Amino acid sequence: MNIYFCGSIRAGREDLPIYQQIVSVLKIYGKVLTEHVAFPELEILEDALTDSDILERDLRWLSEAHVIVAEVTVPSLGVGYEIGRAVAMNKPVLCLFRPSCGKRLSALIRGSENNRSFFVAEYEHKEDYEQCITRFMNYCQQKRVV
Ligand SMILES: O=c1[nH]c(=O)n([C@H]2C[C@H](O)[C@@H](COP(=O)(O)O)O2)cc1CO
Repeated sequence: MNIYFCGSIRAGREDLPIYQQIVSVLKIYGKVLTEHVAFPELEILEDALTDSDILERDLRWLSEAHVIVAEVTVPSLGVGYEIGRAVAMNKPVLCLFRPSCGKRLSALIRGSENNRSFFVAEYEHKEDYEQCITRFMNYCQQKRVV
């Protein structure tokens, strides 16, 4: 299974340790195409690419992905864009949100929930998102998305 993970980069890296943990959980289920999102030294790697190279590469990976998992607590234009493109490609999306951050999740993300192809899960602890990811992956396998 190809998994596209989204997390904030230019919008702020404060959740990087959580992205690292989520990616290690996702790797149990398949290949994470965007593992770089959880690399601490990411900016150095991506500096070798132009912004249009990054967009072209990421859209290629998005089209190769079977499922999308996005950590949406840090509001990021890039993550929102990726989610919108994934929906337009009819890919299943799981958004993970930490309510204790004190902000409200965008209505455009929360409002997309349909319990069929777009899921929003709230979490506080690692066990919470582990469970959500397991449920999402099992669901996608049952629906033969992958
Ligand atoms: O260098 C990059 N590499 C890259 O893959 N992205 C993609 C993956 C992330 O899920 C998302 C982050 O967007 P933003 O940088 O606007 O927070 O965009 C974004 C950037 C920088 O915008």
